[in-house]
Parts: sequence; structure tokens; C-alpha cells
Amino acid sequence: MGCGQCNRFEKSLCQKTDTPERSWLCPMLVAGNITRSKWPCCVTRATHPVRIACDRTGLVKRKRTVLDRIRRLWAGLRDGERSNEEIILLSLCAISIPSILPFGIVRLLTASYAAAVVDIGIVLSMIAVMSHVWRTGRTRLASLAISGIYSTGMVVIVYLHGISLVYWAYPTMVASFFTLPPKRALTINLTALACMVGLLSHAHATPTLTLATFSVTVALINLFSYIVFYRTHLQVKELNLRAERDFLTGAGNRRALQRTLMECASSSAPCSLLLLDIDHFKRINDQYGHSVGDAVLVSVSALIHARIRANDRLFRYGGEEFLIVAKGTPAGAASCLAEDLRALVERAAMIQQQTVTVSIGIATLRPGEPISEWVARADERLYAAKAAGRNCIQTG
Ligand SMILES: Nc1nc2c(ncn2[C@@H]2O[C@H](COP(=O)(O)OP(=O)(O)OP(=O)(O)O)[C@@H](O)[C@H]2O)c(=O)[nH]1
Repeated sequence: MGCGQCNRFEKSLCQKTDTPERSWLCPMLVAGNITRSKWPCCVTRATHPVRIACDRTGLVKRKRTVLDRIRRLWAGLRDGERSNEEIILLSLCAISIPSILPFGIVRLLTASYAAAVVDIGIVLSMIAVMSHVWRTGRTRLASLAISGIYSTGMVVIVYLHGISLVYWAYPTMVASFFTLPPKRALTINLTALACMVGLLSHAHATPTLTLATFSVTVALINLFSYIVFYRTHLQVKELNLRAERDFLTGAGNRRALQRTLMECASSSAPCSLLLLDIDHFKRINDQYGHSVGDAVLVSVSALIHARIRANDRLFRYGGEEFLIVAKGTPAGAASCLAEDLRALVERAAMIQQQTVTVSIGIATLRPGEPISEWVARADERLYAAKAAGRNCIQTG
């Protein structure tokens, strides 16, 4: 592993710094032998106006080669710096450039200028999309653009050359499913198919049987792709849902909580946290066993779920702690909800001859308050409720 900035120095020879963006610096730099502004390669990853690399003996002035760039690119992809969507888009563009460019050149040489313009236009568009995704990391518009460029290019090529070049339709249409949601890809592909069939029958007088064969095979390719990608889409959705759920109670987990808290903090609506802890839960476990303890956790979670509104969210915050994010709920309404929940749990007969109770700490988000402070206030209120004798609520 090399220097965190230039990726070429042995880490053992580099010194660790306390800032995250300069976690490793070359010794020459640290020793003050050079100024940071003079050697930007060692200072920042973002800009490299001067191409410098470090080695064991010191600093060697060297231009970054294409191979270096490929290595760096590969390291970026491998280390998870880029999202899956970015990788798919970049790969699609990277594959289509060498696949289409030779045809463009041949057509240029054989004086098929119109087709050459289409091919080279697609290649240039792919380069533009690639550089946009690479620089910004934004994929939404780029996905639509790629599909649009492919489809338009395909229709124009069919218009120019007729049935002899319809083979491009198959890979192009499958590629749309990689970049877009299945329904959108299907819609774009079927529209392109309709345009191509129209052009083939009117502008090129293609025989009906050939046209039918083309239409049916393209439709089947789209149907199969739709089924495969739709199934994958559902599976990914299901996996994401599971990754954010607590296995025992079905409440959201800490990962899901973070996202919800961020949504609340960015909204102008009032929002309250209710941090709920089962009283003397250790005793329940010790006296009745862990399976009964688990059943109590499930029952408490179900009781809360049945009481809160569809807009509110329930999370398992810790072992026997639950956190309710009550959206659009000011302090007064949050106290009423907390008192209702406390009474509900107290009344529920979860274990024979033993009442299960809960303590609840409440904190309503203050304007501009950081999330960590908001949660800490709810935690502090919960401790106050415990200190006040348990089976009660405390408002912040
Ligand atoms: N059955 C079960 N027990 C759990 C689970 N997660 C945590 N616990 C137990 O919950 C207990 C929490 O004990 P404490 O933190 O001492 O809290 P407490 O006994 O409820 O006491 P107070 O909160 O002060 O009222 C520990 O014994 C944990 O082992 C779980 O998923 N299932």
C-alpha cells in the first residue's frame, strides 16, 4: 500500500497525519523538504497539475502514464469508491466505444458518411457521458441518456441501412435493462421497435415474413430481459428491506434509524423521539429464560406498532430499548403518545403473575439541533425516568 496521496510510496516510509484527507504523506513532504503547493500530487488526490511520484530514494519527477491511470481507475473501482450504478454505466460506455468506433472508421473510409456520423456521434456521446459520470458520480440522467442515444442511433441506422443492420437492436435493447428500471427500459425498447418496424416496412419495403421474424425475436428478447431484471429488482428490494430490519422484532435497525433521523432533521415539521426501555428486563431473562425474554420483546414491539401512526417509525435501538420516531409530532402530543404506550404495556398480560413495565424518555427536535444531541437528550430523559422509579415518562 503506497502513500495515500500519490499511491506510489511504501506506507511504512510514510508518516500518518491526523487529517482524513492526508492520512499518509511522503517523508520528504513531512520533513518539510518541499512545500505542499509545489507538489500537489502528494497533497491532494483531486488535482494533479504537476505529475510527481515518490519512491524510496526521494522524489522522482515523472509524468503519469496511461498504465498508471488504468491502475488508479481499477483501484478506485475495486475499493468501492464508486456505486454499482456508476460502474455499470462506465463499463457500458467503455465497452461500446471500441465496439462501435471501428465500424465508424470503416464507414468513413468507404464513404458511408451518414452511417459514419451516427457511429462516431454515439462514440462521442459515450465519452461525454462517461466523463460526466466519472466527474460527478451522478447516474440518473446519464442512464436515460445512454438508453436514448443507443435507441436513437439504432433507429437511424435501420433507417439508413434497412434490415441488414438490425442485429444491433439485440445488444442495444438488453443494455437498456442494465441502466434503467425494467418498466422504463421496456417502454423505450418497444417504442424503438415500433419505429424500426414502421421504417422497415415503409422506407425499405422489407418482406412481411422477415419483418415478423425481427419483431417476434426482438419482442422475446425484451420479454425475457424484463422477467430477469424485474426479478432481480424485486430481490434487491427485499434484501435492502431485510438489511434494515431487526430479525427478532421486525422493527427497524440502527442503520434504518440513521436514515430516518436525517430525513426528520432536514424537514421543517416537528418531530419527537420516544426512547423506551423495558424495566428490569434482566430479571425477566434470569427468572423465565431468554425465550420468554424474546417473546416479551416481540410483544412490546407489536404493541407499539399497533398504537403508533403509519407515519411514525419504530426501531430497536439496543437489547431491550426501542426508539419511536414520531414524525409531525410536537412535544405535547409526544407526551400523550408516550403515556399511552406506557399504560398499554403495563396493562398487557405478557407473563403470568408479572407485570412488564417500560420507562420512556422524550425529546422533541429543536431547530438546528444536531441529530446526536437530539438522541442524547432522549437518552438522558430515559435515564431520568429510570432514576424517578421506572414505569414513567420524562419529557426533555
Ligand atoms: N431475551 C433477550 N434478552 C436480551 C436481548 N438483548 C439484550 N437482552 C438482555 O437485556 C438485559 C438488559 O439488562 P440491563 O441493561 O441490566 O437492564 P434492565 O435489567 O432492564 O434494567 P433497567 O433498564 O435499569 O430497568 C440484559 O440481560 C441482556 O442480556 C434479546 O434480544 N433477547
